[in-house]
Amino acid sequence: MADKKETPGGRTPLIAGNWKMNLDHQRATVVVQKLDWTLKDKRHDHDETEVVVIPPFTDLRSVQTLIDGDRLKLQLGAQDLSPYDSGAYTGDVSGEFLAKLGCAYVIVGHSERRTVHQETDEVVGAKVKAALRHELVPILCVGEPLEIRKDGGQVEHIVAQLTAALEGIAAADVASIVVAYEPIWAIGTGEVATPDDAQEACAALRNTVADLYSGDVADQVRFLYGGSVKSGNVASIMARDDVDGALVGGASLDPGEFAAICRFKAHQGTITG
Ligand SMILES: O=C[C@H](O)COP(=O)(O)O
Repeated sequence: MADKKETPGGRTPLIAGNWKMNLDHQRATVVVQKLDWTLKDKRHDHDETEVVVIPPFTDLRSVQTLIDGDRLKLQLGAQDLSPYDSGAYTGDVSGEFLAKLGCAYVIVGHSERRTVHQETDEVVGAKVKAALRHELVPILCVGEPLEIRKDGGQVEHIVAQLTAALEGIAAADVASIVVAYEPIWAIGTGEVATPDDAQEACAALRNTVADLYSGDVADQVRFLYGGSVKSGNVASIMARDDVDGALVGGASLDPGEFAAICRFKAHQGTITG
């Protein structure tokens, strides 16, 4: 099996834990400490597989203090940001503020934002640009609902979402972004996509970037799979050529389980499919 670092873009695998609206700032520090201890105990190499924790906004300061104070190698991310940089936008949080809090990543266009908060492709595109303005790496989410999957329209749907979000973004910026394929029917349902489903989607998305941008940009972009990822299924999904990581929801709330997901390479010798 090819080491992901040997891919043409030299892409480092990325495992990101999106806590969604779970764990307050007091519980956050306990979970992050346990995660760090577990990874250290397993001698996890953060240069080999990057690990990102993405807590709610109100936890960021506490987690940042822990990461900085104890020099943890975990990366910090936020779950959303404002398309605007400052001003009269009640309830919004600026990319500048997130960068100052030590965030390296920010999720943009999660399906829960698109559906619950009616975020359009236009808003998602503006948020990608806002993230890039503040040197945050956007984790841009795309994914189809069940009815589109049943009709076989999943690739067309996610390619359209990606194309819309990348409009007006320069090649140099695109190379640094992360795209997460999250089929909506697999989120929080326990119904994980097959490795073939994940590969089909990530390959189609990479081909879309290759069509839009010349050179080796498409080889540099990292594509994640998200949707009911667990320690028992991550290795077979990560084994596919165009899948560079995972965006984990529910399973990231348990530091032992999330650490086991981050250690997917340890399971790859035992997978069959
Ligand atoms: O952002 C994470 C995804 O929505 C996946 O959530 P899940 O692992 O709970 O299915």
